Amino acid sequence: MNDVLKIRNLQTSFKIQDDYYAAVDDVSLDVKENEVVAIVGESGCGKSALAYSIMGLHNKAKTKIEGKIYYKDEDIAKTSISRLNKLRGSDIGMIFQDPMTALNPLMTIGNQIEETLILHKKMSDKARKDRVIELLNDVGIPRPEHIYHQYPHQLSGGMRQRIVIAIAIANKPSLLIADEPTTALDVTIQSQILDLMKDLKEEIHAGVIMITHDLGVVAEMADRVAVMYAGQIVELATVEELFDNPQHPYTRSLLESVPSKANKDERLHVIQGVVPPLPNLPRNGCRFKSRIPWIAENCHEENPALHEVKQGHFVRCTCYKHFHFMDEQEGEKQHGAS
Ligand SMILES: Nc1ncnc2c1ncn2[C@@H]1O[C@H](COP(=O)(O)OP(=O)(O)OP(=O)(O)O)[C@@H](O)[C@H]1O
Repeated sequence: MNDVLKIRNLQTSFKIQDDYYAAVDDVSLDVKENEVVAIVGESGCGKSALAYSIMGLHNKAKTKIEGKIYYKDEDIAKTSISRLNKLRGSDIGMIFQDPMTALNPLMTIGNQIEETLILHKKMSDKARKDRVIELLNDVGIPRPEHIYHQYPHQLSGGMRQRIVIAIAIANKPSLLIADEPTTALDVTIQSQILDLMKDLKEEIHAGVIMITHDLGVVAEMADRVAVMYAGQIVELATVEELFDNPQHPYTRSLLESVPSKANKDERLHVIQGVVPPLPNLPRNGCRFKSRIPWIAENCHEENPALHEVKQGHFVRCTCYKHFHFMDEQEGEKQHGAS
């Protein structure tokens, strides 16, 4: 499978007062066609900043982007707005969290989908309308001829998200970026939307970046997972490997803080604290260090790098080798790594 996206040493910094602070720092990541790569992490880790950087949606006057973002073989990190406008909506599709803000409240559903087709493809009016009806069918909208003439506020949240997906896939993109696509929906609708996205991905063979803080969504959708903390990828592995053999203390904390049938009688290991605000992020040493103060200083690397601990499984900082939860005896519950 070919890479549709190759990110190399990406750093995205925002101007706050007179200084720039990196919200995405030294991120390198590949996405192949027909592959779903999930990006997970708590609020403020830099997931959306990463997605917006790929799509070139940041306010250029207040954002500095360094590093490379190759869409196929073209570096789009610093390309022109007109080129990005051409790519977005045709080669690169986007699905945002809140369908109400992603849709234009003043335009009918039919016109909104047609607009994407008009911008990127030459078609007769009849062929365009036929394609819109086909897309509405593809995303499971009942009575598409009727919905074609309706406005977003006349539809439920789940139906609106289907419309957003129809717009994102209208031109059969090679790369789909979905930022919390089901967070605003209730649980039954969530799983319908995830099923729909899986089916559509199979159909158009797109590479997908799925941003989520929901590990259930990751388990259901992802082929590989990148765990982000404080702007950096701290662990990267296939979804099976990440769930079966998590290594980084942050990944282990994320997994241990999710209640499951297996651990229902156990106390959950919740690591205290939050991701610090951008200007206060630690820039030297292990960024997670302050949240695991019981791990000795000399267990952390001075300049933490990503280490390949197993083929395709990368972990940042050597502290993973020494980590245990605060209420565990050291060595009692060590995970695989030595
Ligand atoms: N335009 C901006 N200007 C200044 N700081 C920003 C800007 N956008 C994001 N940030 C900051 O960058 C950091 C990363 O934010 P980001 O929205 O990427 O996190 P996230 O992981 O997507 O969180 P969430 O899950 O809440 O969306 C946060 O500290 C946030 O406050």
